[in-house]
Amino acid sequence: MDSRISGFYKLPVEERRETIADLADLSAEATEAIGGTGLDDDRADTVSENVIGTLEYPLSVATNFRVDGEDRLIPMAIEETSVVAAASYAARMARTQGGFETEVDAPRMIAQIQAVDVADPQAARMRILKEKERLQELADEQDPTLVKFGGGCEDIEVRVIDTPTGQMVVTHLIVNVQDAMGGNAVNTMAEALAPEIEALTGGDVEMRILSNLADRRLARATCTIPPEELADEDSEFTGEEVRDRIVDAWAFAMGDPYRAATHNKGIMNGIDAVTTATFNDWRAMEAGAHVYAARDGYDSLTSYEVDADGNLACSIELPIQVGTVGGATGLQPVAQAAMEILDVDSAEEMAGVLASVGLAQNLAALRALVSEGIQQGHMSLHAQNLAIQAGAEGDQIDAVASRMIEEGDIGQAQAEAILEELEE
Ligand SMILES: CC(C)(COP(=O)([O-])OP(=O)([O-])OC[C@H]1O[C@@H](n2cnc3c(N)ncnc32)[C@H](O)[C@@H]1OP(=O)([O-])[O-])[C@@H](O)C(=O)NCCC(=O)NCCSC(=O)C[C@@](C)(O)CC(=O)[O-]
Ligand SMILES: NC(=O)C1=CN([C@@H]2O[C@H](COP(=O)(O)OP(=O)(O)OC[C@H]3O[C@@H](n4cnc5c(N)ncnc54)[C@H](OP(=O)(O)O)[C@@H]3O)[C@@H](O)[C@H]2O)C=CC1
Repeated sequence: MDSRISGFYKLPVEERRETIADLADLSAEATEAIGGTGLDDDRADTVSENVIGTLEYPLSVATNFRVDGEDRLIPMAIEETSVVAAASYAARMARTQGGFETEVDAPRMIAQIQAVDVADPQAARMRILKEKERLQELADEQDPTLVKFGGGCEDIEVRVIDTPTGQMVVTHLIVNVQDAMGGNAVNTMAEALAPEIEALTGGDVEMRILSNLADRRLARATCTIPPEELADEDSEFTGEEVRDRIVDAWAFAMGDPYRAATHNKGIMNGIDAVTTATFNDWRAMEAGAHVYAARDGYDSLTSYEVDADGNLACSIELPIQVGTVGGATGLQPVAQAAMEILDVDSAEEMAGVLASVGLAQNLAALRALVSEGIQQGHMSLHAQNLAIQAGAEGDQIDAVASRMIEEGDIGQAQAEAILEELEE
């Protein structure tokens, strides 16, 4: 399968759908689901509460991705223009040097059991650690399926922490959750172990819940971009200048949390879009990514440097907590189709792809920001939306959008003014 589909975006929607169905060898159900309406009322009513309908997102596919030597089509669901285009652009740059290389930790989640009012916290800690093996066995008994697939509770750690209401003994279950995101699986284990922890500490167990700081489940991706890929003949800057300016952009995010928040938001544009398309829990991903970025003072999740050959060496590291089984992933037919497009064999493989998408997204945004600026690409693609919001219909949409792009003045007021003129 070749994910390099030049000009994919110029095809009509129907033709794009057929191309992807063909390339990804989609099942008849998946193809039908993508062209259909997604969740029906009955299914939606089991996914959430007080349901009154469903909300549609566009389902897009980013092209040009090669990850660990394999071409990939990336399903993305997002309401923001230019994100999918940008990911495809960066993936095109990266594939000139073989694409993205990834390295992913085993899928280990942490569940926390909080004990308060413990008389001697350090002694209680030692008592829990002495019983570690028995506690691990008890945890594993809660999820024989997970154990059967090679997962289960692999370790127990105990921390004594200082808090505004006094010291607490916090037990961490380190659980290999295999292909699951793991939220439900580890929470069940934590709840089952609570009475044991209460007995061992002599305190009160209050909270039993997973931690979204999934720092035992990190994914890393790297890529290398030759300077000539970073600027075309119309660019005001040479490739070397763009490369160096990208390194300065990264340094800005390392030195300033105001910038780092936006820099990392750009990374999550891509990761959240894939997480949403596959009906995974994007709030967990967001929480984990930002707290990981804050571990030594909030800064960038990516890094950039110039390598010995003068190329831009790009990398990312962040926790990825997604599943290919469990949670809500199997409930939404379009999300299942998205999983078929993604075509990953495990949650680990999916984590590597997500890290690559995050890196691509950041690289594309930084390239645009340090050269022509973000508005040219982003606002040109947003122009049609503005035209529609101004009331344009049919042919008027393109007419209003192209006038705004031509005149370099893209905004709601301008769209309304052009439409008024056209209607006179
Ligand atoms: C938008 C582009 C890609 C245009 O860039 P361009 O120079 O017009 O692109 P091109 O015509 O040279 O095409 C290059 C490739 O880009 C893709 N491409 C090109 N156009 C399309 C399209 N319409 N639809 C789908 N794919 C498109 C496509 O893969 C194409 O290859 P081809 O198919 O031609 O062989 C560029 O300007 C860009 O990368 N801009 C960055 C946009 C961005 O990052 N948006 C995110 C939203 S802004 C934000 O929320 C985050 C931010 C920016 O604040 C984060 C931060 O501050 O760090
Ligand atoms: N803070 C947070 O992020 C929280 C998140 N959540 C939610 O948790 C949900 C995810 O929980 P999760 O535990 O993944 O979901 P599930 O419990 O739905 O799925 C996990 C289960 O699937 C079964 N399973 C079958 N095949 C495999 C396999 N190959 N690898 C692993 N497990 C397999 C296992 O056992 P079995 O068949 O016995 O079930 C496992 O326990 C998400 O919906 C998330 O929103 C919940 C609470 C808090």
